[in-house]
Amino acid sequence: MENTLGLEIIEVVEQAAIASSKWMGKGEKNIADQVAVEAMRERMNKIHMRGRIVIGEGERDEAPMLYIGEEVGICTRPDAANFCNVNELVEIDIAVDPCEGTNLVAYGQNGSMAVLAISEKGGLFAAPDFYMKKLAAPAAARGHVDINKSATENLKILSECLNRAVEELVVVVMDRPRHKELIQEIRTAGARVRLISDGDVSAAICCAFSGTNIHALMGIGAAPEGVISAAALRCLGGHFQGQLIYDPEVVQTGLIGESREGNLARLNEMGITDGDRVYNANELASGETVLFAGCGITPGTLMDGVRFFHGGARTQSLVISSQSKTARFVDTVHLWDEPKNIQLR
Ligand SMILES: O=C(COP(=O)(O)O)[C@@H](O)[C@H](O)[C@H](O)[C@H](O)COP(=O)(O)O
Ligand SMILES: [Mn+2]
Ligand SMILES: [Mn+2]
Repeated sequence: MENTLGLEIIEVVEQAAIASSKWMGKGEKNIADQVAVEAMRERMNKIHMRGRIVIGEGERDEAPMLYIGEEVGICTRPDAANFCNVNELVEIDIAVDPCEGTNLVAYGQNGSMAVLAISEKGGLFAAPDFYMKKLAAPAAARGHVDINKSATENLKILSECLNRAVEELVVVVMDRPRHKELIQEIRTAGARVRLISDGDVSAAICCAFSGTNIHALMGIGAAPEGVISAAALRCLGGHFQGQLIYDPEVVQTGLIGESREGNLARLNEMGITDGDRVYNANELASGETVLFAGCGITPGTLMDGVRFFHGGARTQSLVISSQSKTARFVDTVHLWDEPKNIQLR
């Protein structure tokens, strides 16, 4: 599956990030999102691949582009066999979040990225537009920490696995009323909390890299982002577990329907009969080959944001592949008009 695809998807996330970053700090989250979607779609449709969006723009808002089920890539055309080779004709599933952290972009804050994950057909969990309780941690703690355990227990396990005191651990939690008790518990256990307003994909991936000073992600975020995070962590060998949250009272937002029962019924219709199941990274991104790509829109811990200069821009991306077993940090200079000056770094 990989070969040239790994290289081309860098451009997909780069184009989305560049488009979105033009709206950085303008207070227009919907436009920052929409231009990223359009740019991502346009670049994807130039690739010799036969893709299907399995995680895309929300089901609820019926966004016109990159919707779930949309076919992308040149090889989805009816006459594709005339110009696509056997490898390119293999069906692949794609999960996208063209602007992960729309608020971060709109308000000029750190941590937004254009992201996607690819696998062969059926290789990514088609997460419903629900919430997900998440636990991400470094590879050394994989299989030792457990989402069913309390935060206090997991911090103790993390401290043993990472050979550092609980006080030396930093846990990222989304700053939401639903996490009030979780935050208190982490602090009482002795660890430090980094609260983020948005962008839990970046936080999850940071757990897999030492030097980020992020040792765990705990709490509830969106389910589609959970699958994209799992794809990256699976390739990196980190720990990721996710459990769908369908009870509106738990998330304390009205965004997932009226009732717990109604949501369970909706899950059932989608073929998810056990709403409480805990999925690990290998189950959320179960394909033989998994690719992840992300490009910074605003600056973040993993990557810099898009920087414009006269006649061009510079981007930083991360492409992770289970096939080549690589995590590539790609620094790209985009040359449009005749730039007056290209900085080395
Ligand atoms: O920050 C996020 C928002 O993503 P996007 O809509 O693409 O800009 C994600 O990282 C979070 O995972 C998630 O969407 C968030 O937790 C949703 O929860 P809430 O804001 O409390 O409804
Ligand atoms: Mn998102
Ligand atoms: Mn988004």
